[in-house]
Amino acid sequence: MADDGMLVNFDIGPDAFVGAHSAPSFKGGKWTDRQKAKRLAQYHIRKGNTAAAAPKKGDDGTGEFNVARPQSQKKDNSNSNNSNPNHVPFDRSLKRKRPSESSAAPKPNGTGVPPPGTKPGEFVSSLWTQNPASITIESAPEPEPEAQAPTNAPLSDGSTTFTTLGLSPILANHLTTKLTLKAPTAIQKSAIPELIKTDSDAFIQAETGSGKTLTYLLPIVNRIMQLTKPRPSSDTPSGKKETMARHSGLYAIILAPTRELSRQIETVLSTLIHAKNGPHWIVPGSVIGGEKKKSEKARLRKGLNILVATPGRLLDHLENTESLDVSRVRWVVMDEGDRLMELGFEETIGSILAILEKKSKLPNGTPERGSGVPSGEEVLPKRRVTILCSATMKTNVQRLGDISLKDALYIKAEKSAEDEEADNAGKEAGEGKFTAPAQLKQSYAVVPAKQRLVALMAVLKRAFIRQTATPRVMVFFSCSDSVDFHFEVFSRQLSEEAAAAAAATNPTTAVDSSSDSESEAEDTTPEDGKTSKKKPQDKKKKKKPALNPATSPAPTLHPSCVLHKLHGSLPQPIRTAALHSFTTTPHPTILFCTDVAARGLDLPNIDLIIQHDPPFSPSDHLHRIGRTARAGRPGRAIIFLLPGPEEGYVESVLKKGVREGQLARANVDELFRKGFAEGKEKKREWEDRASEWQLNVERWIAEDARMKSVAARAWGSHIRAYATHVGIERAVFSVKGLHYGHLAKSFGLRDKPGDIKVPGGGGGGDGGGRSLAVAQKRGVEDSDEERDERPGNEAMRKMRKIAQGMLKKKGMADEFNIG
Ligand SMILES: Nc1ncnc2c1ncn2[C@@H]1O[C@H](COP(=O)(O)OP(=O)(O)OP(=O)(O)O)[C@@H](O)[C@H]1O
Repeated sequence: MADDGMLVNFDIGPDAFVGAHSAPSFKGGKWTDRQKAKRLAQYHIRKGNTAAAAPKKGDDGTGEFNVARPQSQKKDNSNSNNSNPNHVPFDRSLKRKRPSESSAAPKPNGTGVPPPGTKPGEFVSSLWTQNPASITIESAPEPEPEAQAPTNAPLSDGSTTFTTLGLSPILANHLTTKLTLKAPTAIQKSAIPELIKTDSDAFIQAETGSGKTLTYLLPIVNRIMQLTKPRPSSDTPSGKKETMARHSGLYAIILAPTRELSRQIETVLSTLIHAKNGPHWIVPGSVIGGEKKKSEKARLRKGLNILVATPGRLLDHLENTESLDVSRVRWVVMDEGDRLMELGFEETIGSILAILEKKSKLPNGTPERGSGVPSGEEVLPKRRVTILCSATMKTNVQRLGDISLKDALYIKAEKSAEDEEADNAGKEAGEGKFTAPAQLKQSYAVVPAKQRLVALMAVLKRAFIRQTATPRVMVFFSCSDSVDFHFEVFSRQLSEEAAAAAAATNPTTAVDSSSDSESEAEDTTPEDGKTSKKKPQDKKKKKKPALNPATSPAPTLHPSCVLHKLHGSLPQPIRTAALHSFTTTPHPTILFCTDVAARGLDLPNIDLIIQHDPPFSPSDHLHRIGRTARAGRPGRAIIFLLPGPEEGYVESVLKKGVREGQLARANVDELFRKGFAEGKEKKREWEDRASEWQLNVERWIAEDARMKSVAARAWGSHIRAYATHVGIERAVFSVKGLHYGHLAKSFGLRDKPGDIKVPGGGGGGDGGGRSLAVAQKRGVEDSDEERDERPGNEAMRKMRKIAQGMLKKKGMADEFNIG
């Protein structure tokens, strides 16, 4: 892999080229490269060509020695008055210059022009040169994607109401008045009447953001709330007449793949139950891990009527908690079916269903007295109904359907002919039918590896310029280390902006931006997954020379932007707090996250989704972008692709399942111009501004050992995560095609941190550990504790411990830390 001027850090000792017939000694870098360089030097010494023995830029094709060797110095060497023809006087110019030693600005990458803002002696790879060209033709700037009629919005025909679907007036009234939902969505129209009327299993498939949660919850609540008759004493364990209450029975279990989604479902459920004159006696609850099992057991003992659970935790309680009585369960719902399967819950779900079957007291026909089914429950399904929900119809969902559904109804939203066509196109994407909501405007940008960080800054900045209300942006990364890195970079950016703004408003009492403790700026507190404002009493103003806003990083995001992060390696309380803050803050806000936030989360009013790293499957893509454009609202999504094979993703996935005009290629020049230009600039001054911003980040990282390790770790994890693209996608996302040096720049590193062991990849990959990588990748939703909680995960737990130990010994990241 060419290195394009990215230094490999050969430390050429002062006596490297001194002494006849002795090969120079090389330190650092790869052993093979050192040997190669040594052999070459020996060859030249044998030939008496000592000048050539001295490594210089581009020597031996590795390009590792990026030593700017001014002509004048070469001349001096040749004019040396030392009579020994083999003597090469030590010349420090041969050594990689230190900033203090150099007087002339460097000439990066043969362009002759150092990036603007480069300090004398700084060796910096330019953002704008040596980038691979796009392999697809960039046509004239494409128009922005067209606005299309929403496909997941509430129906506007006027004839369909919640009451006409068969829901009770109490619920219907609550939905329209309290929850301000004007009308049902298309999937609600199709599914709710069926689920109220029949006792059939059902597979519900509908676009992201189309209201699937209410689609299955409303019929369940509607039917349970009809159980209003007090139970006669003959039917109660106590032998006394009882009104319906939490201990009357567990009627429904809802399974969801993540804790966040489970909590969300429980919240929606609570809002329904608390309808005016509603079924307040119904008690919902959850068992999702992340808290002591003891408290969950206590809750189960008290009694719940509807239980939301993650599969592993539920199975655990089914096997170990005696007070959990599932004999009357009428509904089992599996939300986000495809994700449940991707996370390897097939076996767990199979065991859950088997236990439910075994413990069920439901007769196969009409409930009769003495059968264990209390009278008055005739309004409930006569058999256990299983409902499977998914936005996609992948093979694994079909498999889950096979093991869990019997004679199921396949329910989907009625669609126009055009939308049906788009759905069928989605099928070709190799993952079963899927389409994104039509009103979601999608674009892709072909961004070279070196420019990825500045491109993110440009897109974020633009997002805040365009919006009038409170913009909410989600940025998806492939791994948690990358989330952590970008969170640090942009937190610092916001701190600096706030400090510069403070300085501008009150230049005499400028705030020291270098000291977190004394800053009144937005302060990064990664512990709670978000930036936070210091309280006024924390303020300690220092008299400092005024900061000059002009010298602060040129682009600004937004003065009051709040940054959040979310990934599976964060403790649960932090995950919950970050999500809560992200969804409730009145300020413009950004969430840096992994795929842990991709599924099912209903985060209100997301304006823009940025896929900084490509998704790991077409359905991941669909779910990520599906966090915006929900329930008929508008939304935009952009994905960054590297020039080269990655551009193949446009045809193979992005163009599938989109309507005409819904996807456009973003003009990268325009993207940078809009992000970095100030006013109307005739020259490409925005390039200089972008370079300066990048340099500012690079310098900070170079000078801060902690940040350097955060960046290096993120770089390594990013590459390892990239290597987990599977099957058909590997042609498009081949780790062998990655330029590690260029990627290092996008993590603010001037040199690639070293070799990296990447399964199946270049750069010294040993081919080992792929299965672990894939397993860990596929466990993105869960933290380690969650994964370990799953029964049957002993093998995985052991494997992870062994791998962690090995990696620790090698001084590598303790795992790919994806999630
Ligand atoms: N009839 C309706 N009218 C307006 N908004 C609705 C309606 N039904 C549901 N919603 C809202 O739509 C949003 C998305 O709902 P929900 O989370 O159930 O979607 P989903 O189909 O499950 O999406 P995903 O596949 O991404 O999980 C929620 O904010 C919900 O309150």
